[in-house]
Amino acid sequence: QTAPVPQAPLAPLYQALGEKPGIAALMGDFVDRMKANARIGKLFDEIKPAYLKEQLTDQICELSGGPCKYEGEEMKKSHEKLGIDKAQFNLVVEILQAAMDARAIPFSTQNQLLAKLAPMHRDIITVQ
Ligand code: HEM
Repeated sequence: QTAPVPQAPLAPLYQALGEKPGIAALMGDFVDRMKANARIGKLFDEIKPAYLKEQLTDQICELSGGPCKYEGEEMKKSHEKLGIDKAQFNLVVEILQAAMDARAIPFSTQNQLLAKLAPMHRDIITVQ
């Protein structure tokens, strides 16, 4: 008789987001919504949606305490040529909120994720 192998507890935020499958579904919808948006959609014409969805899934999985490792480009490098301003950043936050609402993710969970993303604005917004 072998003893059960102890498992490290999963992070609450990662679990609340539905773990890797929930995050992948959320990021899939999020990218589709950004591409479909009249104000920012064109910016995404050059990047393969499947690649972006995969990078975002790994990034949010890792950021929320899940067992993933983000291996995409640094935020500064991947956004600096896009000339993103504060209004565009806020619009992306609103689109993410709408995607989370659509999946009935509780507000407390939404706020925890947004709080982790907020500091990234320093690397993403390059136009005042
Ligand atoms: C906290 C907010 C954001 C996060 C976490 C984020 C995350 C990412 C990630 C992980 C990538 C892929 C990097 C790679 O190529 O490996 C990416 C690319 C991209 N992001 Fe963001 N992003 C954010 C905000 C924004 C905003 C506000 C915009 C525009 C309004 C934007 C537009 C883009 C575009 C167009 C690309 C593809 C660039 C290319 O063609 O290579 N992002 N982002």
